[in-house]
Amino acid sequence: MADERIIVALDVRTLAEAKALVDQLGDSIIFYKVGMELFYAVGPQIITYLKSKKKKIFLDLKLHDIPNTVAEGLISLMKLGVDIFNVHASGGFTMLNRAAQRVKEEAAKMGIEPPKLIAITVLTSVNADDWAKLGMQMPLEEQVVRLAKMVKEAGLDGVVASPKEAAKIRQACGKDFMIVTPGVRPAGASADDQSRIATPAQALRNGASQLVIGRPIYKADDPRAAAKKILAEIAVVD
Ligand SMILES: O=C(O)c1cc(=O)[nH]c(=O)n1[C@@H]1O[C@H](COP(=O)(O)O)[C@@H](O)[C@H]1O
Repeated sequence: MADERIIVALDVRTLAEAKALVDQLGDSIIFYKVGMELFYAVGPQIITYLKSKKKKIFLDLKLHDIPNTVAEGLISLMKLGVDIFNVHASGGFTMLNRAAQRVKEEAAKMGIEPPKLIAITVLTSVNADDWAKLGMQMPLEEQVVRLAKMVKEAGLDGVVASPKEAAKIRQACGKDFMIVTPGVRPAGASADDQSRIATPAQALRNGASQLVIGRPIYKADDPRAAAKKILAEIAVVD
């Protein structure tokens, strides 16, 4: 059984490259994230393709708009048949709450399980300097936890945060709350544009439920070997 705690980011721009990566990774990976780069280029056909391969899908389009636009946008995306999708928590409680309610309502009408709706707290690329320039008074970690609690209260299933904040979120939001962490780097790997990072094993030990990993796998000389190494690293973590 493939380990569903690893979600591979399909951050490529063509269907051909996406298919090649999925083929290369084979049965070792079941969960894929489709983000802006790929979805804006190829559209829903990537979702149809992944479903034909029996893969699970996190559609990462990070919706951020007024409540009605986000809620109705999510309904359009839900009809594609995805497992997880996301919005920005900074859109506010009213937007989050309306989104969560509409998704559940529409899923009940469609007779399906609602996809998991999660919200980005503070992007994993944001560093101390970015944070100061945004004029934020509260320490970044405290703000992430505060947003996570608001997301839970609004009725969503979980958050996207960095592995650095996962332990405090887990403590504040309980064991069933999803904590999806990008910003994951195997020891010695380049951080690229990520700021708040941890290794795969550390992220899980901190309380992450799922890890999103892109470049350390798809940019590796041998993506399958890179994925297997990460899977072996986390196999010993409950
Ligand atoms: O929502 C996301 O998935 C996301 C949120 C966040 O705070 N940071 C973040 O890196 N991501 C996504 O996670 C992936 C990380 O990719 P790598 O840095 O290549 O492992 C990218 O596709 C990002 O768009």
